[in-house]
Amino acid sequence: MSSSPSLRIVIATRESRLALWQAEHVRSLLAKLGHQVELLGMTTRGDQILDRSLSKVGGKGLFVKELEVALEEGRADIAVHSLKDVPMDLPEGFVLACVMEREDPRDAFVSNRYATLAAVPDGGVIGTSSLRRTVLLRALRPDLRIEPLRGNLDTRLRKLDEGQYDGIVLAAAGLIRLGLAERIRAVFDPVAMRPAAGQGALGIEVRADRQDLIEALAPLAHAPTWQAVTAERAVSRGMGGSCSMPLAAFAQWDGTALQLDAAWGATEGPGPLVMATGRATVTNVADADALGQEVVARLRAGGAH
Ligand SMILES: NCc1[nH]cc(CCC(=O)O)c1CC(=O)O
Repeated sequence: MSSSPSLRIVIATRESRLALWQAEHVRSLLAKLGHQVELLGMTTRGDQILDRSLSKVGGKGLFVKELEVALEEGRADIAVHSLKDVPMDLPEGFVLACVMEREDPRDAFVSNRYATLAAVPDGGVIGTSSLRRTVLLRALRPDLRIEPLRGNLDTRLRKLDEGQYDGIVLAAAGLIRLGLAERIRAVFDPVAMRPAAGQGALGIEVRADRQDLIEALAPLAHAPTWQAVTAERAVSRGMGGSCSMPLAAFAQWDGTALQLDAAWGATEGPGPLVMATGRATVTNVADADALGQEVVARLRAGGAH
């Protein structure tokens, strides 16, 4: 049981099935700690324009802005985010109170026709709208056609089932959380198909002046995940990462050592794909951040900009 007093906590959440699952997950953990928790569902700009490529309409911040306004105005107390969708620098007055234990961080191959990406024949059609996935898939299989695929998880699966694609690539974490793990035909090796920074992890955002909430959320934090995603996010920050830059960063533990594998691709057209790796003993978030910066230097030395 928590040593902090019992609080009444309102969680601001997007209303996609995945966002609601994540908010409900946090609600149930906080309820077990003795808090009284409610959800406040909201539609964000990002949700309203899900049919267009996010990289063309303003990027990650679109999913978090409305939630921050609700925190600012006191209509809600905390916001639960897929860390992957959270900008590197939060607006003045907001902090990440905690990062929770991560779900499977890998990308998944989903198909009604083939068991793996390798089994898709020459000229096959793969759906994804992520620039990172597009660039990495092209490197793995230059013969395939990569076609746009937008929408929330259910929409993307429906488009696959309508037969327009031989396979699609999604985050394993989202499928697992929604009870759709059986749709996964194969998970990618995360060093070949490097995930996005923060993929699979949840972060909880609060107003910086809410020390009461920061203390209440401390038991939900998972230090190994927090350090790993700090290294990954240092790569995004160092490269000035946005949705319009194909960028991957994936950190995994090997005992007390953290290995960080990153990839950068040119935004405009077929360009070079730069890969870089670093490894260091990490015991705190400052060590993790330093590892991320070292990998940024290696990406730049390899031609990333
Ligand atoms: N970009 C949308 C998004 N944000 C978080 C997830 C999945 C869950 C996660 O990574 O935590 C997804 C779907 C996907 O990339 O397939």
